[in-house]
Amino acid sequence: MNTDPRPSAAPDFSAPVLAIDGPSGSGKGTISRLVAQRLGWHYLDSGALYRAVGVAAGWADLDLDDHGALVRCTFDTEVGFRDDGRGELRVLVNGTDATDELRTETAGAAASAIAAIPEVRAALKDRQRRFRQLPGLVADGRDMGTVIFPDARFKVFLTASAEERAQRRYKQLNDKGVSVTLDGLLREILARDARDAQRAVAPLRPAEDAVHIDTTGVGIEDVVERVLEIVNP
Ligand SMILES: Nc1ncnc2c1ncn2[C@@H]1O[C@H](COP(=O)(O)OP(=O)(O)OP(=O)(O)O)[C@@H](O)[C@H]1O
Ligand SMILES: Nc1ccn([C@H]2C[C@H](O)[C@@H](COP(=O)(O)O)O2)c(=O)n1
Repeated sequence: MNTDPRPSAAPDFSAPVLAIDGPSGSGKGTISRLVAQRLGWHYLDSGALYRAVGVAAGWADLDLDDHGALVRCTFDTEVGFRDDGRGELRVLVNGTDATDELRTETAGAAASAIAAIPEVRAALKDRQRRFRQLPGLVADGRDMGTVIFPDARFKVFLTASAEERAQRRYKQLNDKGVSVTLDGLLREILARDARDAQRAVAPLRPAEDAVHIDTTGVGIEDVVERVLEIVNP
């Protein structure tokens, strides 16, 4: 998987973009990584950038209400992506591998809160756009098709029922030995959906020209095939 394409380079506007947006647990990350591997394209996990700022803010003991400090933290936080060789993405925050900490629900909730600050979103815009390099980019997030890559050649909006998304997360965390309740996860997912969809700047919503795929009850490989069919009909 191509993860960090010359992060300081300017975007290559000739590179095609596949934007995959959707709510938490809809499978964006899983499907995007597999599709990027199959196409040999670069991959941007935009949520990891917001999560990295959240984690760095936690390390610095910043208050989530102190917007000025969070904006400074966004500019100061270096995020690196590495393929672990088995198709999984490792994320380095200021040089430290923070992948496991990034995937916690606490980091997700912090990211969601920080992502509502317009100056934080503005600070991360160019960083995301620089991932656009040949031969192409698969970008997953909430506003890939609407704000970051509005001219993306392909746009997909993935959904699944909140109950199924909670079940998926429950299984994922249980497999890692993390103790959680299904009810608690469902509540967290609904709260995050509401915050991401109701914020004033770049809210979670499908682009008008996005293809909607409801993945409830659809297996991963079938979703991958449906997405690949959009890119190579
Ligand atoms: N179609 C599917 N069927 C069953 N399980 C799936 C499907 N898609 C993804 N999953 C599983 O659901 C879990 C969550 O998927 P993933 O992390 O890709 O979602 P996400 O939309 O990127 O979530 P987040 O926005 O919180 O990062 C993973 O364990 C993944 O293997
Ligand atoms: N393009 C994006 C990506 C992510 N966010 C925010 C909102 C999410 O709740 C949080 C974590 O993202 P995830 O890793 O779960 O995809 O980050 C956003 O606002 N815009």
